[in-house]
Amino acid sequence: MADGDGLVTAAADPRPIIRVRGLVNRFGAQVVHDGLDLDVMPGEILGVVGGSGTGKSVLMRSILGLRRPNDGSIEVLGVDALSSDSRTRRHIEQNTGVLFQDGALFSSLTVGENVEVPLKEYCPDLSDSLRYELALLKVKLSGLPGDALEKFPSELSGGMRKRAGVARALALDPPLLFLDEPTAGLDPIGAAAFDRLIRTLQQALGLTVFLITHDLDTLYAICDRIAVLADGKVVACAPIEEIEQCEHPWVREYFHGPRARAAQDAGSAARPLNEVVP
Ligand SMILES: Nc1ncnc2c1ncn2[C@@H]1O[C@H](COP(=O)(O)OP(=O)(O)OP(=O)(O)O)[C@@H](O)[C@H]1O
Repeated sequence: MADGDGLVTAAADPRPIIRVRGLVNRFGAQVVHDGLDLDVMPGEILGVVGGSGTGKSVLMRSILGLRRPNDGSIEVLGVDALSSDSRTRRHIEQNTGVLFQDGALFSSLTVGENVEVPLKEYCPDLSDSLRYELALLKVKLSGLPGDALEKFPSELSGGMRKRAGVARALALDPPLLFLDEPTAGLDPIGAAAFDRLIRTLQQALGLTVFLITHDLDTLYAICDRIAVLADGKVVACAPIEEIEQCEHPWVREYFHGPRARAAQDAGSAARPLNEVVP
């Protein structure tokens, strides 16, 4: 987590919670990752950025074990994420929450039932009433009213669906949260509120967050470090103040355009608010 100077202070444990080395992903002749290295430190919000098609989602899918890379190693929470051992896979699945870009809620289930899905799978001994109470707690934690529990995804706004997705991602109290473009499709006010939710949850629950985004406001408002993907690799990984100084052409274009300047101003104004945990 960043302090007022943007230093990573919660990384007292120097062991990364995610460690990627020499990652190679290819689709036919297309090389998406070409020896990519990345460390995600405990307690940080790492923003992952890069041009379209640079492999941000493929990286996330590789880390989550949803895609087997062509080469390289990935450790998550101290275990080999590429292992096919079922206990290892279960350990990672139980300790990671994921919000996919479209929310990926089951449309035929209510919000509450959606949140209960991982609880049913991983905690089958929970009583119905306790499972219901836990689902209600997660829904409220995600900033939704309690009555959202009984609603179907189609009855919610886009922002509420994202919050329902967060509630489900947090169902098992995972220390590690993955978010794929969480503010895409939200209006600026909804996006800022969602940013605040993520920062508040991260601080209150001590989460580590891997956050793919194109949203400059999100990068400035809540990310402790930014990893930039380009040329098949992570070409820079540092707090945003250092990234702004990076000479890579894509970084220069992205972080020094007019939209970046607006986000920078908004970010420095919003930052003190985002440090507050209600
Ligand atoms: N299953 C697949 N089969 C073939 N090509 C794929 C597959 N999945 C991803 N790709 C290709 O890999 C590249 C990286 O895709 P990825 O979705 O990771 O990009 P991204 O950085 O997340 O892009 P965006 O910012 O547009 O979401 C793209 O060129 C994509 O077409």
